[in-house]
Amino acid sequence: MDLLDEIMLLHKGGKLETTLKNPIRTKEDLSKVYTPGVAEVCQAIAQDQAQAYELTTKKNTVAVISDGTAVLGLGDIGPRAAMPVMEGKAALFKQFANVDAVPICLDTKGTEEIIAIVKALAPTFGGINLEDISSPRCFEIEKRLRNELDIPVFHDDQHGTAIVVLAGLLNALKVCGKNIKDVKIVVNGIGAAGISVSKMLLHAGAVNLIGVDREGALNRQVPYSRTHWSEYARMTNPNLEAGQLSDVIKGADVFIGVSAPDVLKLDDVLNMAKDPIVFAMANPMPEIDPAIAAPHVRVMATGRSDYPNQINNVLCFPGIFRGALDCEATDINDEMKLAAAKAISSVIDPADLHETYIIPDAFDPRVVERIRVAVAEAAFNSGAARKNLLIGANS
Ligand SMILES: NC(=O)C1=CN([C@@H]2O[C@H](COP(=O)(O)OP(=O)(O)OC[C@H]3O[C@@H](n4cnc5c(N)ncnc54)[C@H](O)[C@@H]3O)[C@@H](O)[C@H]2O)C=CC1
Ligand SMILES: CC(=O)C(=O)O
Ligand SMILES: [Mg+2]
Repeated sequence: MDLLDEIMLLHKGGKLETTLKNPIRTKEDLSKVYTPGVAEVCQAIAQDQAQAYELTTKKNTVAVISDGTAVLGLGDIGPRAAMPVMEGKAALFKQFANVDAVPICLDTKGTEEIIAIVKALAPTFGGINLEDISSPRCFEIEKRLRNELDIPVFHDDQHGTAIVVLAGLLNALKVCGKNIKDVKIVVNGIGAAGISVSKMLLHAGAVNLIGVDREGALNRQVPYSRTHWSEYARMTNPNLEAGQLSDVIKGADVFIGVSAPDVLKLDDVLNMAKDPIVFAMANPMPEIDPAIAAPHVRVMATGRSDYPNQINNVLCFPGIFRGALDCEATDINDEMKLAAAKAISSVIDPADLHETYIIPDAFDPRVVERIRVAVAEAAFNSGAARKNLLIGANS
């Protein structure tokens, strides 16, 4: 069987199923889990809504919601075609963090309709993981849902990606003996991931950061019809560099690609500063083939599992939701995101840091546990936790 056949077979009938915690074998069992017994449980929740966390799957369940408009780097392939990715995210939630996740693909691209649907679904869930919703609609959708719901709403492509990039970059810079304040960083693809990654790096001390999209480097002297680009240009490119990727990449210490396949050329890499760092993160095909770039860079990373240094939000979303669910968080705020980034980079002992080991493996069990504890603590300290995980008491 070749690899493609194997992959198709793994997806036959989907990747998930529902299992029962307790078997239903007798009439007596039936009368307890279903009517009439269940009515008592419903009444308890009706009288005290917080009991939903104790008596339903809400406590441990996240919705993975997409409209299929920015699926990996495949673009707007629609809700049915997006489903294998959302099932995959749900499988990873369960595998790595024992979070039960329900994949939901919506047949609408309407911002207001998506907001209304997610709000209506929210009572079932302890958190909402938005996935592969294209920019700029994803910004408004997430902002409104965060404001209007009392459970965490997290757009994975924005924040999960940014958290893992920051974790990986801090370690890669250590390997190269460089400081985030001094380096020139080029981010290619100023969409959901690119904007969030840039904001997080600026927050962590980056200064000379330049964003590039299809039309070239974003520059505050250019009027953009897309307001998110105008806002972005105001925060970045302090030296007002202009031109295409091949122009602004000159002398850059760091390239971060969250855009499209094969847009970074070997000549671009050769024009970067000494000891360059390249994170080519477009999925499934990166901005440059690692086989081409790796011999010429100090640190090479991709979003894929089949190369060293996998910079992928899979390192973040299971742990961040594990922590958020365990403390019954109302939000995933900036403090929790920064705590998650630091927790990921801390998994690697500085003595073990190496060009091909700047980020822990997704299978490293320390990743989820460190994120969980750090995030729950940050949630408690910033007022976003209903429970203090460390002492198990209500806040
Ligand atoms: N490794 C990881 O963990 C993650 C990787 N990604 C990858 O990043 C890419 C973008 O994802 P999103 O930000 O969610 O999508 P998005 O649709 O919100 O943004 C993509 C941006 O890239 C720009 N772009 C497309 N082709 C370009 C080119 N040739 N040159 C410069 N810019 C170009 C688009 O104009 C858009 O602004 C995808 O390939 C996705 O797989 C996204 C999230 C996580
Ligand atoms: C990894 C991921 O979420 C993406 O490529 O969209
Ligand atoms: Mg995604």
